Amino acid sequence: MESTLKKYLGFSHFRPYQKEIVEQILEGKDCLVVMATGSGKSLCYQVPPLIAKKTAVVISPLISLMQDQVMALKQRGIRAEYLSSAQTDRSVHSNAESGRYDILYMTPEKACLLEASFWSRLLDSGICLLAVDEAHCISEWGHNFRVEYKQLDRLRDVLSNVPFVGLTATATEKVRRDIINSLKLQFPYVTIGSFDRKNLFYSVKSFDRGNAFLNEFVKEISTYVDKAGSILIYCTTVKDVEQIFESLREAGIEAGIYHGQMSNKAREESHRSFIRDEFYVMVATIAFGMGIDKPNVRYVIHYGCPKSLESYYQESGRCGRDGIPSFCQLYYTRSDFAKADFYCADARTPDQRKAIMESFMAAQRYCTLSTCRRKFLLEYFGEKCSYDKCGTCDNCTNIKKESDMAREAFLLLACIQACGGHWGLNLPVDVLRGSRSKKIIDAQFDKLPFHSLGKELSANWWKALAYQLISHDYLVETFRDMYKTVRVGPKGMQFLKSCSPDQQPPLYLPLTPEMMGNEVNKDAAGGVGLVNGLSQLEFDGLSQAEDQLYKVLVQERMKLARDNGTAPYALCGDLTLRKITLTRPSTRARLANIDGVNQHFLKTYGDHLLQTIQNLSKELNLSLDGELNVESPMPRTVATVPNNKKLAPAKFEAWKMWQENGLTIQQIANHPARAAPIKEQTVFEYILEAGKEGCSIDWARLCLEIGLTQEISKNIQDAVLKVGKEKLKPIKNELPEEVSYSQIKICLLMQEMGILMKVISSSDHKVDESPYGTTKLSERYSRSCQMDVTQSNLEPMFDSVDDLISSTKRQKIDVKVEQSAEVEEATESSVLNWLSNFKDGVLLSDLLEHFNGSTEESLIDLLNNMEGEFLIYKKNNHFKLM
Ligand SMILES: Nc1ncnc2c1ncn2[C@@H]1O[C@H](COP(=O)(O)OP(=O)(O)OP(=O)(O)O)[C@@H](O)[C@H]1O
Repeated sequence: MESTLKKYLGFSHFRPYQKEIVEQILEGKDCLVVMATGSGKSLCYQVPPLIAKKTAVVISPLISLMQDQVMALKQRGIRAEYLSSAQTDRSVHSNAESGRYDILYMTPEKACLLEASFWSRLLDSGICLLAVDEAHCISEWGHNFRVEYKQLDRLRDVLSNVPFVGLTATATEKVRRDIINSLKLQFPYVTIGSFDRKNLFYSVKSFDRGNAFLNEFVKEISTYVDKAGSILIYCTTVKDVEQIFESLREAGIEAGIYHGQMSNKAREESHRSFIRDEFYVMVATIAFGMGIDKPNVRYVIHYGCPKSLESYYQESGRCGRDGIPSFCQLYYTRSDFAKADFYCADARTPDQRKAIMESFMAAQRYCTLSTCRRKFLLEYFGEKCSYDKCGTCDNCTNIKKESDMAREAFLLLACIQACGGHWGLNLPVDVLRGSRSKKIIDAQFDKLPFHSLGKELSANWWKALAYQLISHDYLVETFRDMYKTVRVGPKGMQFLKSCSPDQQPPLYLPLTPEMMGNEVNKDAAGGVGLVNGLSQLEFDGLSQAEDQLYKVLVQERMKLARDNGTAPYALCGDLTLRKITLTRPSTRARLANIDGVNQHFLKTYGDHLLQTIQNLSKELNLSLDGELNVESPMPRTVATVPNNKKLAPAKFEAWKMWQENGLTIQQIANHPARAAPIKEQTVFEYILEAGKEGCSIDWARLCLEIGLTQEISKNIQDAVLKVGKEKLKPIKNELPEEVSYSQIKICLLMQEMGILMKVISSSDHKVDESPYGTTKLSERYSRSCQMDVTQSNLEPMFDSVDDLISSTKRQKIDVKVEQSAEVEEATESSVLNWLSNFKDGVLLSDLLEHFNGSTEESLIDLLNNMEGEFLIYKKNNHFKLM
C-alpha cells in the first residue's frame, strides 16, 4: 500500500485512518468515513482501485469538482474520467463500462440514470467500490440536502457485492445514521476522525460595510497578495461580491469573481483561472466552494456571518489543505443575524426550518464568542476537548480586557427570568432600557422593578452582554415555535441565587468591541486585522537565496502546468516545492525521495526540473543535495508568538533572541544588555519552555548547539524504555557520563511533541577523507560528544551519524569478507529479491554487508537508479521495495 501511495500520489506516509480504511475497502467492507475537511478522505477511495486493479466509482455533487479531481489524478498517472451532462467525449461511456478507468466520477443524477446494462458490464469488467463523496447531502438533517442523493439507494441492489463508502466532513449523529440507512450500508466500518484542523488560525471581528472599512480591507489584501498562496473571500450577497471585486480592481489587484447570477460559462472560467493561479484572490458567494481542493489557499475570509456553522467549517476548510499554517478570518455585523427568515425560505418542513435555524444560531454564537473558537467548533461537532485554550485563535492569543459585570449581568438575567424566559432578546433589553411599547405595557412589564434601570446603556451593549452570558452558559438560547428565545440556564440561576438587588458576587467577563464603544474597538482591532493575522502564521525560514530559488520554481511549475493545460498544484504542492528548494536534489533518485513527488511527475518533469535546480543553485551559490534536518510530518501549530500570558517576559525574550535573531545560547547568556550574565543552562531551559508553549523552534539548530546527535538520541530513548521518563536522574545513570541533562531534556521534549529526529548533517560539514580508519572516526565522534554542549560553534566532525555508523559496520563487513568465501554481487534483481525479505526495509550498511561482492560506489549507483525507476524507495534511511 505504501509503495502504491508513493508511486501514484507521491506521499511517503498515510495520514491517520487512511490505511485502515483502504484495508477495509479492499476486504469488501462498507465504510462510513467522517473526517475533517482537507484531512485526505479522497485518498481512501483513490488507493483501492490502484491496488485491486478494478474501477472505483465515485459519486460527487459538482461537475467542476469532478473535473478538478480528474485533472489532478491524470497528472499522477491515474486513469480517471467523469460521466455527466458536461462530458463531451462520447468514448468515455464505453471506456468506462469496459473498466478502462481506475477512477470514474459521476453525478448522483447520472448514476441513477445509467441503464442496468452499463452497471452489469462494469461489474463484469471489475468494480472495487462505490464511494459517495459529500455524503451528508443525502440527509435532510445535513446542511446541504440534495434530493438526487436520496435515490442512490437504488444502486445498492444493482451492486450488491460492491463495498459502498460514504464520506463527509460534517455529520452529526443524526446525519450519520441517515447516511448509513439511506445508502443501506451493511455493518459498516465507521471512522470518525478529529475535526481539528491544527494548521488553521481562527479569528473573528465585528465590522461595518462602510467605505472606510472596505478601503482598509483592500489595502491589507494588497500587502499580502504578493506572498505565495491564494486568498478566498466569501460574501453572503452578490452585492458584496461585486463591491469588493470592484474595489480590488480599482486598487490594481487582479481577482476573480464567482456567484450564482453569472452565466455557467463565466463561472467555469473564473473557477478554472483561480485553480490555475492566474490570479490569487477569489471573491465569491458560497456557490463557490464545496470540494474546492486548491491546496495553497492561505486565507479564507468571510465577509459576513455564514448561514450555518457547518457551512462555515466547510468553507473555512478550503484553507491550508496542504498542511501549511493558514488563516481563517470572519467579519460580521449584528444586522447579519437578522437573515434567519431568508435562510429558512427554502425549508419545506418545520423540522428543516428548525435545523436551519439551529445551525444559523450556532454560527452567530461563534461570531460573538469570547472563549476559545477551536474548542467551540470541535464541541459543536461532538468532539471532546480537554483544553480551554487552543493558543491558535484570536480569543486565545489576544490579551482581552475583562471587567466585573456582576450588576449588569444580574439585571439582565433577573429581567429575562421575570419576563418568563420565553422571549427573544429584544424584549427584556427593551424593558431594561425603559421602553413603553404596547407589548410591554400589555404584559405589564413596565411594572417590573428592573424597568428603565439600564437605560444609560445602548441596546447593542445589552445584546453584547447577553451573548457573553450565552457563551459562558449563564443564558441558554433555544429555537422554539419558529422563534429564538433566551432563558436563564442552571449556571445563571445559581448566580441569581447568590445575588441581592444591592450586592452581587463579582462576575468578570471579557469586554467585546461593542461594549467598549467604537473608538476603543478600532484601537483594539488594529485595522481590519488581516495583516495582524499574518504575524500569526509560521513560514519556515528560507534564506534569501533559497527564497529566490523557490520563486523561480513556482514560476517554472506554472509554465509547465500551462504547457500541459493543468493547474500548478496538480503537478506538485507548495510544500513539496519548498522541500525541493531546501534540499536541491541533483539526481532523479534524490528527487523521487521527496514527499509529494510521484512517478508520473518524475518521469514527465523530473529532468527539466533537475536541470533548473542545478543551474539556479550554481547562480545563487547554493550547494546541492542537502538534507531536511528535522522532520515534522505536519506543521503542529500556527502560532510563532507564544501565549504571552503563560510565558514570562524573560523567557519570551530569550526565545526571541535565539529563534528570531539567531543568537547562540552563549551569546544570549552573556548579552551586553544584561546587568550580569545568566547561566547558559537557564537560557536553554527558557527556550525549551517556549517550545512547550507552542513557539516555533529550529530543532535542528538547537540539537546541533546542544550536541544531540541521532546516536545519543537513540541511546536516550533506549534508557527511557528501560527506566521510564518520570525522573531524569535514572535516565542519566543509564547513559555514558558525557551525555548531558540538556540532551536528555531536549530529546524527551521532541519525543513528546512528535518531532522526529533525522540525520543531523550539513553539506558544509564534510568528512575529512584522511586515512584514519573507523577507530579514529569513532574517537572523533566521542570527542565531539564530550565537547561543551553550550559551545556556540559546535560542528559535527562527520557528515552524518549514519555515515559514521555505516563506516563502522563497513569495517566489520570487510573483516567478514576475508573470512567468508560467499561473495554476492548486487544486481537489480538480486537486490529486489533480497529486499523482498524485509518488510521494514534495510539500511545502506545492511546492503553493503550482504552484497559484499560490490563496491560501495557501484551499490549506491545501482540503488539510485532503482529509486529513480520507482522500484525501491527510501524512508527514514531504510531502503524498501516499492
Ligand atoms: N497521506 C497524505 N500525505 C500528504 N498529503 C495528503 C495525504 N492524503 C491527502 N493529502 C493531501 O491533502 C489534501 C486534502 O485531501 P482531500 O482532498 O482528500 O481532503 P478531503 O478530506 O476530501 O477534504 P474535503 O472534505 O474538504 O473535500 C490534498 O491536497 C491531498 O493531496
